[in-house]
Amino acid sequence: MRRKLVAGNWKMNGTNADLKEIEALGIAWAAPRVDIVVCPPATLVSRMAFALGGQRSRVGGQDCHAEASGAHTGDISAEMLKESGARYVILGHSERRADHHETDEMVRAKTEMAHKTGLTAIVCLGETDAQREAGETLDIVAAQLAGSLPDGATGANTVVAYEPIWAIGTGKVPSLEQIGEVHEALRTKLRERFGDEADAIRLLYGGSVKPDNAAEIFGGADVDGALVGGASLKSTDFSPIISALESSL
Ligand SMILES: O=C(CO)COP(=O)(O)O
Repeated sequence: MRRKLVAGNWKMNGTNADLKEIEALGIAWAAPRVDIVVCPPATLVSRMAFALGGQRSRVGGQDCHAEASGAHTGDISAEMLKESGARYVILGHSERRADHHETDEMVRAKTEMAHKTGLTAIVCLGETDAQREAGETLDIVAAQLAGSLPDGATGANTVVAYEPIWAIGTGKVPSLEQIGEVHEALRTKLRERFGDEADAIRLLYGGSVKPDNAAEIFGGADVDGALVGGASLKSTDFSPIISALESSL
């Protein structure tokens, strides 16, 4: 049985003062039946892990380099994240694919490094508006999945997040049928490649998940949770999303 997971992606938001949002999650943060992860900017990973004490598995980074160390100014290694207390890392987010020209091949190399380091990779993929309009969604996400995941992906080291680009930060959300169709296609591809282990890999939905639509999304077929952007920044928004996931069990 896959454990449900809700992950918050703070993107380039958050300073020390915002750690109070994590403390304010209080009871929701203690949700015993679902996994909760927050991925703050790299500058806050260590402080957030410290603030959470023994609950370190609940912090993640937003990117890591494919190499262990070296002359890569401005980059951060998987080991650095891990040492700072992170146990997860988001890889291949569409904003990095767009802003930093990350290809599937680069995402796969980063994911391999995350695995080698012992981090669970949250690998993101999703189509653009134009690709959906052109009826290419399933082909696009299948190609991204094949290209971005290295061999050896397991339920313990990999989470896949389906994030349609047109739904990110727009308030637009695909229908449950549209999410279900993509998740089903992804699950089939995972089974073809990883056999029984595929059933342990969690599939998250991401893109404009809010307190008022979370319960409906979590009721969708093969939705193991969500990757939440804007609504993960405030405890008053994130907390009801966590509760909605718990209530879906
Ligand atoms: O990109 C996202 C999470 O990684 C989704 O962002 P929003 O929830 O702000 O749409």
